[in-house]
Amino acid sequence: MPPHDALHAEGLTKRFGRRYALTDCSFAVPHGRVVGLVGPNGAGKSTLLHLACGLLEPTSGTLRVLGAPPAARLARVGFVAQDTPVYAGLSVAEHLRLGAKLNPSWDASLANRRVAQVGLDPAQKAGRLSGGQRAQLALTVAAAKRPDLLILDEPAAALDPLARQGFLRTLREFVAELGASAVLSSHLLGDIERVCDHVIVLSGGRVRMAGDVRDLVASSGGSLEDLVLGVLAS
Ligand SMILES: Nc1ncnc2c1ncn2[C@@H]1O[C@H](COP(=O)(O)OP(=O)(O)OP(=O)(O)O)[C@@H](O)[C@H]1O
Repeated sequence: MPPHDALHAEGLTKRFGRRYALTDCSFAVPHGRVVGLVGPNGAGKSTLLHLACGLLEPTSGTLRVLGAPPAARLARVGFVAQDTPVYAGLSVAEHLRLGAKLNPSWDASLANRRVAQVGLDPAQKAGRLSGGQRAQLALTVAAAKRPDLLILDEPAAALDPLARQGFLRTLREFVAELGASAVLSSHLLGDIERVCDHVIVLSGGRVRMAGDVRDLVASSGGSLEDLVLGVLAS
């Protein structure tokens, strides 16, 4: 297990023109955790995730991923964007073949096992999959890289409640099996409470709360949902 924090931010600020998406954010997430990133629309969640996978550069401050700048960690990070991008014209099996070609650390047996587990037809074109099936395919491709950090932007948004539960359970199993960390953004506090052991609450581009879910819940005496809603309302 890498000795570094999965994520470490100090004074992290990102500005788009005159609009601040993130302001002076500082937090640390130890490796091996499933981290929930929550906050209202426009809070800065996607911006933070895009900074973590090197798609954006900070305006000021620093963000380190597995102990290094994000650009140096691309091969060790698996990213599933909000719209779960897949290649519509390629079949499920072709996605796996492409993944194997592009990633030296590709785990074919993990990919095949997972495709069978979630009931994807290898011959089906990705453009014909449902939203939930596309999300499962995108997660499979990201996980088969055997990343040290999985970054998922609202991964369960397109899934029905039963599929969501299954998806979150397999995500936990994945993280344990890979010996990895995961960060996922979600509006669904119940999902976060079920699957995450660490939470970061953003609002207006600032960190309002961050820490271990069990500690936070124990010290507040209520549910995580009550706690987060209280923080966001204050
Ligand atoms: N490329 C961009 N150019 C200009 N402003 C941007 C850009 N990306 C994000 N923003 C602004 O930064 C702020 C944070 O956006 P971000 O997408 O990170 O929020 P979010 O928490 O992911 O929101 P949601 O829950 O709605 O997906 C918003 O005010 C948004 O308008």
